Amino acid sequence: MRTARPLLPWVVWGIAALAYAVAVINRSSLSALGPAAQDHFGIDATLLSMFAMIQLIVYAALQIPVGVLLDRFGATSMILGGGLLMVAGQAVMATAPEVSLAILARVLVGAGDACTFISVMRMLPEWFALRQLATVSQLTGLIGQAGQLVSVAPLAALVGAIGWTGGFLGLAACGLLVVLLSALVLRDRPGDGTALERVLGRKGRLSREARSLATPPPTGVAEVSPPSTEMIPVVREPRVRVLGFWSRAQRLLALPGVRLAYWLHFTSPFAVNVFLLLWGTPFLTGGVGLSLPTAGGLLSLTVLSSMTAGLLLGPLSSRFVERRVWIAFGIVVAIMAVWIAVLLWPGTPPLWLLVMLLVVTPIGGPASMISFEVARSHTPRSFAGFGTGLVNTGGFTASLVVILLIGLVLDLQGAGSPESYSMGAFKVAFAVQIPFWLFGLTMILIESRRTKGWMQEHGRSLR
Ligand SMILES: NCCCC[C@H](N)C(=O)NCC(=O)O
Repeated sequence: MRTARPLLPWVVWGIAALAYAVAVINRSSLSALGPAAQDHFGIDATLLSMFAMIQLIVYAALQIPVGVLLDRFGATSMILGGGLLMVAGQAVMATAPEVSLAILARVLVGAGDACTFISVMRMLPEWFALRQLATVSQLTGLIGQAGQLVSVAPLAALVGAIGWTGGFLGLAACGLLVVLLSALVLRDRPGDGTALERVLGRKGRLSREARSLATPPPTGVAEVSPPSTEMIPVVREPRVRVLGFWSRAQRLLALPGVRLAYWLHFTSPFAVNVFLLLWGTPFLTGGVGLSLPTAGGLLSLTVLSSMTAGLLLGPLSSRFVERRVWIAFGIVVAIMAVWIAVLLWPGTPPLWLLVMLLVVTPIGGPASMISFEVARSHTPRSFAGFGTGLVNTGGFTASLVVILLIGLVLDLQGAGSPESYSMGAFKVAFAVQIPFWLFGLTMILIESRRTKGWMQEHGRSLR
């Protein structure tokens, strides 16, 4: 037998990560185009922020259904379906003559985006060895982050140069290109065909001989063919009962390790999401009093910090598997501590403290990737998509609720518009994060104790 190519897992991962980066570009495509969108559709800021909210709600609401479909149809189909939904969404956005169609466009983009990340995460353990998974997951997150950078300046420049319709059609075309690449390259697992091969009904040699990096290389010893089974009576395999949605959910939630992963994801990324998705710039400009360019410069620190942390956390969490929950726990405590220092500082916090805030808060993003490692260790394989989707709802629902609460608390103080923003009002509003951290950290403590007990009871150890 020919030696299978060890490069294929990396090629598959590269295209899957590219598909995720495109999803992030689509997700954040309006982040630098707010004024252009307002101009194009003639809408106010409230309606503009509805675009982001609707997309986030669709994303979070679809995580569990997408997870269920993922277990049924596999990662490649979901990545392709998600990619096509986003292409359709951006094409509608490019040509929509009115705002209701633009909202439909954001729903399509949110739905496509929802299909991508968890499918990529589901594919990784099929191609990589356990010890590589934490690092490859963090690298995937990092590539997604690079997508966020593309969606800011280059997309704004493209739309500036060729106009709204051309810019968004260009984005749709890039998406379509990545869908085609995915159809040619992605395979759910070694031995499976690409989407194209499945349509043609013929599997190429590369697919047939593909091997995961978890499989030891062939020893060179002549392989002996298995004994003939002709004379062995065929014993019918016991029928595997197809579980309904609620039974699957109950089975999953009965596992304390899955609940632990959920609370880790709930607690770690919301502060950075809230800051980057909506309230960071208003806080830095309307609260601290910085100019827009200075606020932008400070915000770019968040990308740098998150990327560095991602590079460090991957190897660290796979080296210290037993301690990975505590690494994430410590990061959340550090984020909460810096925020409390900012909130308690009399008046406007000094620059050094703001820099600390913008360096420490984004580490919650890579820390949240640890929750997917924890989920992987505790979720039965046939539930892996469901489990990943469930865990991924944690951070996004917390982010949504905190974004809304901050707006509400600002409004209640009569400081809900740029003219009335003040540092005092922002401090009170951002304090709504504290109960979320405290609740999440408490749940992590409870579920990690239960997980430990469960593992002892079942004689399991972490892999
Ligand atoms: N390097 C930061 C990665 C953050 C990952 C984030 N918490 C997450 O869960 N992302 C899901 C997604 O769809 O982007």
